[in-house]
Amino acid sequence: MSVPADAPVLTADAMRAAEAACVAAGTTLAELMERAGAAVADTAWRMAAGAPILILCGPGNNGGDGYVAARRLAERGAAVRVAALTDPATELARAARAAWTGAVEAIDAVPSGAPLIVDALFGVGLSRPIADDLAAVLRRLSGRVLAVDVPSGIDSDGGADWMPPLVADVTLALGALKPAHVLLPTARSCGRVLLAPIGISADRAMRTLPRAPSQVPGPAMHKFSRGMVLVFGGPMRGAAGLAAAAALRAGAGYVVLDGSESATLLAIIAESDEKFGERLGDPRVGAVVIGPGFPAGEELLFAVEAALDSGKPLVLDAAAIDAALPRLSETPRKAILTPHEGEFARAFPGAYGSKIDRAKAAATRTQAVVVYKGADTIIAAPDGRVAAAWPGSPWLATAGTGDVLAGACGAMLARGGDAFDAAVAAVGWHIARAAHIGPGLVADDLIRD
Ligand SMILES: NC(=O)C1=CN([C@@H]2O[C@H](COP(=O)(O)OP(=O)(O)OC[C@H]3O[C@@H](n4cnc5c(N)ncnc54)[C@H](OP(=O)(O)O)[C@@H]3O)[C@@H](O)[C@H]2O)[C@H](O)CC1
Ligand SMILES: [K+]
Repeated sequence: MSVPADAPVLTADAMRAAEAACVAAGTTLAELMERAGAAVADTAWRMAAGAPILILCGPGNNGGDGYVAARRLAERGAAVRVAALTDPATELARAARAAWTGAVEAIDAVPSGAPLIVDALFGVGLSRPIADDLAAVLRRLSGRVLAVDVPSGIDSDGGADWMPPLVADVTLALGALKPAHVLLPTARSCGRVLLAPIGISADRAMRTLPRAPSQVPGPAMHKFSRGMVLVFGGPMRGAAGLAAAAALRAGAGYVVLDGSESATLLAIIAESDEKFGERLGDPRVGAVVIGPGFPAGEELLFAVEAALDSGKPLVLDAAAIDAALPRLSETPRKAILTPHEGEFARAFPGAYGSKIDRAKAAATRTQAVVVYKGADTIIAAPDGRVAAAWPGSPWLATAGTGDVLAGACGAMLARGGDAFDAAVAAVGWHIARAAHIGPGLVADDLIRD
């Protein structure tokens, strides 16, 4: 399972708006469908490698893409069969089907599948789960599957958890990725997601993570200008120690761990917490990390209140998120919240819609960047920017990796610059490091060289 880096992600409505803008700029819908069909044909040609291809066409323009692909594949000499659910319901699809000169079989008469099945049944226009009888027919088919735009049967906006009867080996996203490609549970059914640019402009869209940038310090950098991070450690020393070490490993030049007598790395300055308030006033501190290893209680509330009063850029994790919530949006500040599923549900009860919708709502409410963690981590900024981190790294599903991410967010935030960019860089660093370590990863490995 994979998605292209730094690719646009559009909802169905945004897709239609982008399509309309493209048409207004002079490209016809027929041309868009021809480009889409050509991209499907090219991908199918490569996947089939000369073996027979079965194309399943639905009633809408997703089906239209399928008819265009069938015609182009036949023109190249591929062995193509087409099966349709019903007659085309759109003018574009009717024209595409009319241009296909081969036979069109009834889908429920298709016996067993083909080496390559092109799923052009439904795309972003699916309005309800696929009917059981059709689902049963599809489940009987065997062969590798290329899904056109999305695997048929899923809600492309990622709001409903309808699952597709045909799990795709490859999904060819047309014009932009869709939320369902980067959100669970549907992302697991998309296989390798490829993007077919068809002339749709998606500049203001949500995006998938960019490739992790290299962090080579500039020649004039010194330990403080690389960023000084203050980690306020709670009673659970290990978690705060992981966060402090991660801040160093992720590029901070100077890390102070308050509230601990010792630290995981000698380069970390371990201090007792008597002077936490004083250290918050140190102008060199570029970011404060609170939450790792810090259960709810008076001491945490005191630390969070002091940190909020200081106006310093903040990374808040776990119970520190709840402690800060009442005051977060009162004054604009750079802040990154890093809740996992349970912490998000506790902090933002009643949030609804897709994970992207909920992350955006939380960012708006708190006026902070929200890193809504999971295998399908979503990063949302108060100004509407969104980054999707799917598929992340499966090795991160282990204790302590959240503490490491909080520390990495501190490092990126302490460098100065935009809080959303800092969170994106931290999540990218975290995933790249985990992918490099791989099987057997424990959180301590993420902070070892
Ligand atoms: N956006 C672009 O730039 C381009 C998109 N292309 C392709 O077009 C599809 C979207 O096409 P659209 O016609 O809007 O929708 P679909 O093809 O997904 O299908 C909608 C039709 O299916 C019917 N429907 C919906 N749900 C079901 C269901 N569960 N069972 C049966 N039928 C269903 C629906 O009718 P209803 O009125 O019953 O809802 C429609 O008839 C996009 O995904 C791309 O593949 C262009 O080709 C290229 C540019
Ligand atoms: K499809």
